[in-house]
Amino acid sequence: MEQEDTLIEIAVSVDSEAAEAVSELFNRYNGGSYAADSAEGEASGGGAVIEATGFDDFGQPIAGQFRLTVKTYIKPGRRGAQIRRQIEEGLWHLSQIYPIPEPQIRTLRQEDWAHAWKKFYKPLRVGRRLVLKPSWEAFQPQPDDLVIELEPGMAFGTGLHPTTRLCLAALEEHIQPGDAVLDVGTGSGVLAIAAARLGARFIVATDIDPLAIQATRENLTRNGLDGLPDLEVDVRQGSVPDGLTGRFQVVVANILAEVLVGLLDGTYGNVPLAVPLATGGHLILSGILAEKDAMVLQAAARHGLQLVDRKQEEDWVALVVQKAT
Ligand SMILES: C[S@@+](CC[C@H](N)C(=O)[O-])C[C@H]1O[C@@H](n2cnc3c(N)ncnc32)[C@H](O)[C@@H]1O
Repeated sequence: MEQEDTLIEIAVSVDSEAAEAVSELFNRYNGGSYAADSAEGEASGGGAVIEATGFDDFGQPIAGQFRLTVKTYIKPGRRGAQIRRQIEEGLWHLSQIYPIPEPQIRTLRQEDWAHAWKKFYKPLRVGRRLVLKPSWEAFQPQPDDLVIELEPGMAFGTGLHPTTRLCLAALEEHIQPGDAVLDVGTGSGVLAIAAARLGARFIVATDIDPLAIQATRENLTRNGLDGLPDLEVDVRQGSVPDGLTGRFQVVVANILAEVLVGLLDGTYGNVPLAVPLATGGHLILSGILAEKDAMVLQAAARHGLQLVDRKQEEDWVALVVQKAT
């Protein structure tokens, strides 16, 4: 019988495509928030955590060594046992479609869990000037470096995932000093902080997950971005914000292809994603598996957005589209 202060970790090492399917499974059965206790006082939630390992000193994946491990953490108890069962069955079904090995299951003390993934996370250079620095690591920046200090907590956005790195590279290319930037699905706030470092002066960061909002607020403070006279950052729970038509020179959304299509068409909220984008502005769409980019591009075209760049890392694609002038 597991103790109350323990968590069950389920970990599966897979390729990028299977990682998306396994993450969806973990989020479906073990999504939500640890704060949202059930009637019996048992928390569920946590969703999926993706760890990537096997990078060289320049942050490039090393052939044969690069691996993705998708993990989820379950509280023991009656509800936890049910979640574990659903996940094990779901993994069995997925293993009929994708090459998925036997899941590694172990019991962790909660304290260990909070720190378990940290050993893989080192300072990481992305693009020309951006450096992602875990808050617990020492790092000596070069004069031109733009350092983003992060403690992602439960939120997505360490920079370990290609989809985040593709967005960071695109932000570096498209943000001009003084721009207004909208970050939909901010996770840890990594892209919003990058936008501030690159010179954006009005930033709105949204996420449907309250844990992401909390992590983003903490990371903004950690990076000294609170209360600056020449910077306004607005962190809101939600999706595409209302009342900001044509306000942003750059909009970024790193979510899955299916969600991006829903956001573009306005079926996942009241405001279609192109509405807050300024005329001539750039929309960066990431989190797209290569075989799904046509679907996202078609949705973008329906809203007057034209492709200006396509970036790819492994199986993941980011599209940069522009609102016609
Ligand atoms: C893949 S993470 C991206 C995090 C971070 N922006 C990055 O690039 O690393 C996607 C985030 O989008 C959020 N999300 C999912 N659907 C959303 C929606 N419809 N509107 C806003 N945020 C959403 C999730 O909660 C999650 O934090």
